[in-house]
Amino acid sequence: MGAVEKAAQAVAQQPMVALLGNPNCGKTALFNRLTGARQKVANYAGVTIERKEGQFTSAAGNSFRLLDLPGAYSLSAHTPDEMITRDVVAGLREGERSPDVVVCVVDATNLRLNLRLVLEIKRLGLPMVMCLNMVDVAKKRGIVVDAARLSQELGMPVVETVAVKAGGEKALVETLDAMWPFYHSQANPLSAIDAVSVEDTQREVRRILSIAVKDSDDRGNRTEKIDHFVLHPFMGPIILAVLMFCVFQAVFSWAKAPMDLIAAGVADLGVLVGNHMPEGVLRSLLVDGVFSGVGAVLVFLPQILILFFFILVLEDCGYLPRAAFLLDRLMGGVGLSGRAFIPLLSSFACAIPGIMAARTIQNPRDRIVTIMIAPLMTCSARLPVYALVIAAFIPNKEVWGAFNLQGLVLFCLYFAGIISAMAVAWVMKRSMRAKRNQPLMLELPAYHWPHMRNLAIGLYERAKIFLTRVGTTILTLMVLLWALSSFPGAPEGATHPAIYYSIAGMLGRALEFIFSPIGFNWQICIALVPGMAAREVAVGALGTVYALSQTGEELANSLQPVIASSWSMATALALLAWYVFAPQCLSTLSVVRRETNSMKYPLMMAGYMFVLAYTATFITYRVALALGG
Ligand SMILES: Nc1nc2c(ncn2[C@@H]2O[C@H](COP(=O)(O)OP(=O)(O)OP(=O)(O)O)[C@@H](O)[C@H]2O)c(=O)[nH]1
Ligand SMILES: [Mg+2]
Repeated sequence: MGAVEKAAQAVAQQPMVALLGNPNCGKTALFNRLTGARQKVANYAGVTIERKEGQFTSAAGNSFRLLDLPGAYSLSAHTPDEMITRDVVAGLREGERSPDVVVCVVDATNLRLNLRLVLEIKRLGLPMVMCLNMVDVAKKRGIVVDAARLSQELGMPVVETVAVKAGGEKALVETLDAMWPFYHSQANPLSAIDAVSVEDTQREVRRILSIAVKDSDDRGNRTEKIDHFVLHPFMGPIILAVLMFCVFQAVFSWAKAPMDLIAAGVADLGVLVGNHMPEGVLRSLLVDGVFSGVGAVLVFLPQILILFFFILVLEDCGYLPRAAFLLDRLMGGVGLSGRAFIPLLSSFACAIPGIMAARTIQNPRDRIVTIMIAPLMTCSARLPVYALVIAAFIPNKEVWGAFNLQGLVLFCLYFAGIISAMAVAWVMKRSMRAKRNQPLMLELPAYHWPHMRNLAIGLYERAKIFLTRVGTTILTLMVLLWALSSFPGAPEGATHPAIYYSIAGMLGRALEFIFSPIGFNWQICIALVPGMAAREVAVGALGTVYALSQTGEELANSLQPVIASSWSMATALALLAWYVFAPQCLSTLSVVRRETNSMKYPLMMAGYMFVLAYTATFITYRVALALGG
């Protein structure tokens, strides 16, 4: 047996601990604390949608496998993510036994709701520990839980934890050590759970609460006070709009300095390399391909991080489900369920997690519609394209005294995406002749200050994803594009720059045929092709294409002035309109295929988005031309 196989076998023999509980009770926070993982933690229900596995070793030297699962209100699952949880604990997953011990995590401030699941899981007959998580919050609110009494009544160890504090997991680990070694027992069949009626379970919950919990609860007094404003029918939407607006303003005004710094750094490096290398193919590859191309994308890191800083803060403090609540009427009007809000919001990062998060939607039609419109939400890969064109064409000036015009245009582009998504949803729902939606049932979590650690993890992950993309996909594509744009060289007596005669140039000129009616020149057409693998590559590609199109030494390392002087305003606006819809992200289409298990939906998606993009761009271009752009 090889060393790798031996290690794998050793892991397989470790006892398996599963974290189970209602949504938003802190399972993932606990998982991260125990295993050192960096899974997403946020203050709303339905963050975790997949089974995640990790490992940890206790102070006593015992090793465990740890499972993080999607939150569930009950084991009679209603949504695809709850089904994962149910199947894992009941040992119904192929090739996987039921866990050796179930750690049932409960939110100590909300035992009334949480205990029901504990009692349900108990009937599975597996060894169990109950984790009273968030005891820090409970204590502050004057909720006194008698853990010893609870343990007596439930017939299982009960420990207190604070998943967001270092050392807050200690009691749990000690208890698991005390239970060592584990002997595997098979879970009772799920029918054992249904044998007891919901009413009986509720009665038992009330009985236990009356014995073990003293609740001088001014429950969420602060939360109620804040919600008085935030959920106010008139003030609420205004607060939401102002918040969103400020975010986009900040994306432009705060990012300027760090962006200039990165741009200058990349430019200096390019010049340095250029000056120290002999004229030739390798120099062109580095200067025109790598520095102009990759550098053009890299400068957008600060803007992406600023945008996500705000999203993460809103996520962690508990505002997001409120926004879903405020928008439920609007979304209901077009036939979307309020549940679609979180998946759609995730799509601002990237449509892929958004499409996967649609698993939390119960109604299959609602789920499909949500998946189909998710790519219309502006993903972060589009931000570089928007930012580049805006910076080159929209003057950086104040309007109406306070607003920055560039931020305003960016806000409008995001808004255009949202509005068209709503329109498409409306059309799709009509054509499906679906019934009216069920009302939104959403738990509104208590507000709390964002945890620095969650923010740091979130930003770190974002930066890592972006930099990895720059270093792998984007770099590879840039080198490939550089090669296609450099060979074959210019013929004798050429009147255009060499790229015009290259393979990429020929391709661009062929595509120009389709795209010139909507204002795209052949350089833009070249950039659209690698943009299908990763949208932001379009920016890098323009960087390389224009670097190779330049003649002489004025070779600008910064793309922005070049496009500002060579495109018309109409072309710039047309490109922005194109990217609002941009049907061109292959990985999104392949995820849609996987999630819907059919080719029909990805094909439909590509088709409707292309038509929409072409039409919108055509109109934008023609109108802009007519107005003298
Ligand atoms: N104050 C306090 N906050 C906590 C504690 N545990 C978790 N949180 C916060 O509670 C929120 C929810 O945490 P998650 O770990 O995402 O919850 P989850 O159970 O994984 O949620 P789902 O994946 O949606 O089922 C986050 O904002 C955490 O920072 C705790 O012990 N004390
Ligand atoms: Mg989770």
